[in-house]
Amino acid sequence: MRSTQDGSGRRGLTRRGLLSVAGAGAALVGGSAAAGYAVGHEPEPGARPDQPAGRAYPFHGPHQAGIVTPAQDRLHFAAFDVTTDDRRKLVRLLERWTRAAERMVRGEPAGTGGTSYDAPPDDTGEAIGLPPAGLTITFGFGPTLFRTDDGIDRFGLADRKPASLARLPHFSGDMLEPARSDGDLCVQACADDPQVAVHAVRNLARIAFGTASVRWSQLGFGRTSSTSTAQDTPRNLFGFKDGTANLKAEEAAELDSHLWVPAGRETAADWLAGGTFLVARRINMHIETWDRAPLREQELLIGRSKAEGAPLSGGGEFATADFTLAGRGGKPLIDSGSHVSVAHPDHNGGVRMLRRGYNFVDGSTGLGRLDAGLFFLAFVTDPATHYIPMQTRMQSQDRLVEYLRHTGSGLWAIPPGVAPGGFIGETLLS
Ligand SMILES: C=CC1=C(C)c2cc3[nH]c(cc4nc(cc5[nH]c(cc1n2)c(C)c5CCC(=O)O)C(CCC(=O)O)=C4C)c(C)c3C=C
Ligand SMILES: [Fe+2]
Repeated sequence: MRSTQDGSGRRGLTRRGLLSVAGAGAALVGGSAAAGYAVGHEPEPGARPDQPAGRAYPFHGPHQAGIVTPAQDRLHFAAFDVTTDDRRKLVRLLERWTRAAERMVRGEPAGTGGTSYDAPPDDTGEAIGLPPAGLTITFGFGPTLFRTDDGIDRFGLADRKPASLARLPHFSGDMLEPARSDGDLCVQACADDPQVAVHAVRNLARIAFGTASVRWSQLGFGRTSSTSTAQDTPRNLFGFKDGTANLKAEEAAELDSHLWVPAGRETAADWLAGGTFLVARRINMHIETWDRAPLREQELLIGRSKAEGAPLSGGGEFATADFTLAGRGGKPLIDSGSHVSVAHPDHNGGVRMLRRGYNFVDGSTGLGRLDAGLFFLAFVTDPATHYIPMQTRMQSQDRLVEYLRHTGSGLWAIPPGVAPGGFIGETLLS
C-alpha cells in the first residue's frame, strides 16, 4: 500500500478514491481518518495514465474488455457457484458486480464508501494507493447456470442456452479435478499488478456472499500470448515464445469470423450476439522431464526454434510455416506430430482462436516437482468448431502431450459488453 505524508504529518492514502466512513462523527468514534481510512473520491493528483501502471481500460463497449485488450501480465481467474435459485438475487448480483467492476477498472475502490463504522468496509483495502494497472474484468456464464447437472432450470433460462454451451467432453488423457473445473459463473481479472487482479476477485467474491461462492480460482503470473501486434511475444514455462501466430486485435475481419458470436446464428441465444465463448484448461507441464530433453527434441516437439520462435522450415519468428519443405533424408523440417503442425489452421479446417493464457506455479508436489504449467484460456466463436476438434486431434497426434496433463477445465459463454447504466448479462436476464 502506498501512502504519503505531507508537512502537517497527515497521512493520506492514494487510490484515487479512498475509503470513507459515513457521518461527521466518524473521525470521533475511532480516529479512522488518522488511521488511514480517510475520505474523498477525487482523482489522485499523481495518477499517470501515460505510464503502463496508470493505464485504465474502459469497462463499457460493444464487447467486454479483457478479450482483445492487450494481454496484461497477471491473472486471477475465479469460477463461482450460484447458491440461490432466486432469479432476482442473481440479477441483483450481476448489477452489483457491474457497478463494482466499473469502479475498480478506473482504479477506484469497489464501493462508493459511506458505510457505517460498525459495518464491514465496502472495499477490502489492499489496492488503496495502487493505480488501475490496466485492470480488466470479464464475466462469463457456465452451462449449469442454465440447467443444473440434475436437470433443474433454476432461473428460467434453460431454453436460452446456446447449443454449444455444454460441459466439455472428456478428452483422452484428461485427469481433471472437479475442484478445479466448471462453475456457474466465471470472472477473469487481468492486470499488470497481481495485487490489483486479486483485489478485484476478492471484492467480487465479497459482494457475492449469500448469492454465489467461489468454486475454484487460479492465479497466473506471466502472459503466454500476445493479443496485439504492438506487444512482444512472451515465453511459456517450456521456454518457448508463445503467441506468435495468435489471433490479434488488429485483425478485424478474422475476429468477426473466429471470435465474436454473430447476431442471428441462434435465435434462442441471440442475447450472446457480440459475445464469445471462453475455454479454460489448467494444463500441468512436466517441467523436470522437459528440462532433461535435448534442445533438438524440444524444438521438434514444438516445431519452432527455441531462441527466436521461428518455424523450423526457416525465416524469422513471423515467417509462414511451410509444412512440405523437406530437409536431410527427405523428412519435413516441421514434424507432422509437432505442436504447431497439429494446431495450425491449415490442419484444422482453417479455424483460429484467440489465446490468452498464463503461466502458473502452484508450489511443488510431495515428490519435489513443480506444480506448474499453463492456464490455457482461449476465446472462440463456437467451441464445437473452434476448440473441441483441435483438442481431440492434439490428444492423438501432438507429441507435446507426452509432457502435459490437463487437470482443470471449464467452458463459459461470455456475454457482450455493457452500455453505461446497464449490467452484465442484461441481454439474457432483463
Ligand atoms: C487446443 C488448443 C491448444 C492447446 C491446449 C495448446 C496448449 C499449449 N500450447 C503450448 C505452446 C505453444 N503453442 C503454440 C501455438 C499454438 N497453439 C495452439 C493451440 C493450443 N495450444 C494454436 C492454435 C497455436 C497456433 C498454431 C499456428 O497457427 O501456427 C506455440 C507456437 C507459437 C505461437 O504461435 O503461439 C507454442 C510454443 C503449450 C506449452 C501448451 C500447453 C501447455
Ligand atoms: Fe499451443
